[in-house]
Amino acid sequence: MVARAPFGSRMATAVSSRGPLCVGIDPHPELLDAWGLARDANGLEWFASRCVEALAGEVAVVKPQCAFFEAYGSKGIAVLERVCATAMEAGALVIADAKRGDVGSTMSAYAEAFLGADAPLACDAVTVSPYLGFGALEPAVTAAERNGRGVIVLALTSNPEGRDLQHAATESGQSVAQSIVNAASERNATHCAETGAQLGPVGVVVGATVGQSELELSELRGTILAPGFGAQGAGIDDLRKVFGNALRDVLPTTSRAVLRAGPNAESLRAAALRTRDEIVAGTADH
Ligand SMILES: O=C(O)c1cc(=O)[nH]c(=O)n1[C@@H]1O[C@H](COP(=O)(O)O)[C@@H](O)[C@H]1O
Repeated sequence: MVARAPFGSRMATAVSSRGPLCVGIDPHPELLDAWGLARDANGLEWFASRCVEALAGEVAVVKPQCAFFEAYGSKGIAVLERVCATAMEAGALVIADAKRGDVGSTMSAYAEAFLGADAPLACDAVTVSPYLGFGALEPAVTAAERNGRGVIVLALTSNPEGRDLQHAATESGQSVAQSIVNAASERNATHCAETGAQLGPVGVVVGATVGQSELELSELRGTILAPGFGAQGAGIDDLRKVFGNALRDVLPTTSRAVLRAGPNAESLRAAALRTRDEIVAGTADH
C-alpha cells in the first residue's frame, strides 16, 4: 500500500506550487464534435488523454466528470480509470466528479471504488452528495482519511435549482447548506487536531455563481471547490463577492471555458494558465 500524505496537506502544496485552479475534464458530446472526434469510446479516450497531456503537468487539480465517461458504459469507465491514473502520475491532484451519496453500507462500496487503498477508480478525492444525511457519508470520510484522500461535499451548488433546498432552514434554524459546512468543519477540526495538518479531508462545493450569502466558511479548514467559474457566468468579481475572507481556501473550477480552446494541446494549456493567472491577480489581496 502506498503511504500518502493527508489530502489537505497535498492540496495545500499543489495550490501553492501550481496556483488555485482546477480544470474539469468534461467530454461533452458537443466538445467531441468541436474537436473533430467521434462520439464513442475512442473519441472519449483521445479527448481525455489530450486534456491530461496538456493540463496535468501544469494545473494543481483536474476533475474528470464521471457522467461523461459512464455514458460510454464499461469502455468509458475504463477510460476514466486510465485518465485518473495518468493525471496523478503527471503530478495533478484528481477529483473524480461522481457526486455519489447513499446509505452507509452502500456508501462503503462507493468509498471502496474511489477512495479505498486499492481503489480501481483511485483518485485524490471524490465529490459526494449529502442528501441522505452528512452522517451517511461517514464510510467515505473514513476511507479518505485512512488513505490520504478526500471527499468534496455538495453544500451550495452553482445551479439555480439547488437554491430552495439548500437555503431551507433546518430544525436548528440554520440553512441546510450551513449545516453541511458545519458538519464538514467539525470533521476537519478533529482531523487537524489529530494529525497537525493544516486542512482536513472534507471539502465543500460552493458555486461561484451563488452571489452574496450568509454562508459562514471561516471554520472549514478544508478545500472550497467553486464551480460556475467560466461557462456558467461567474468571474473574478464573483469569487471576491461570494467568498470574501475565505478566498484563500477556494479552488475555482472551470471546464468548458478552457476545453473550448482545444484540441491543440498548447492552446488548451495556454487557456488554463491564463485563467489561473487571472485568478491569482484578481484575488491577490485576500
Ligand atoms: O461538483 C461539481 O464540480 C459541480 C458542482 C456544482 O455545484 N456545479 C457544477 O457545475 N459542478 C460541475 O462542474 C462542472 C462545470 O462545468 P462548466 O460549467 O463547463 O465549467 C460540471 O462537471 C458540473 O457537474
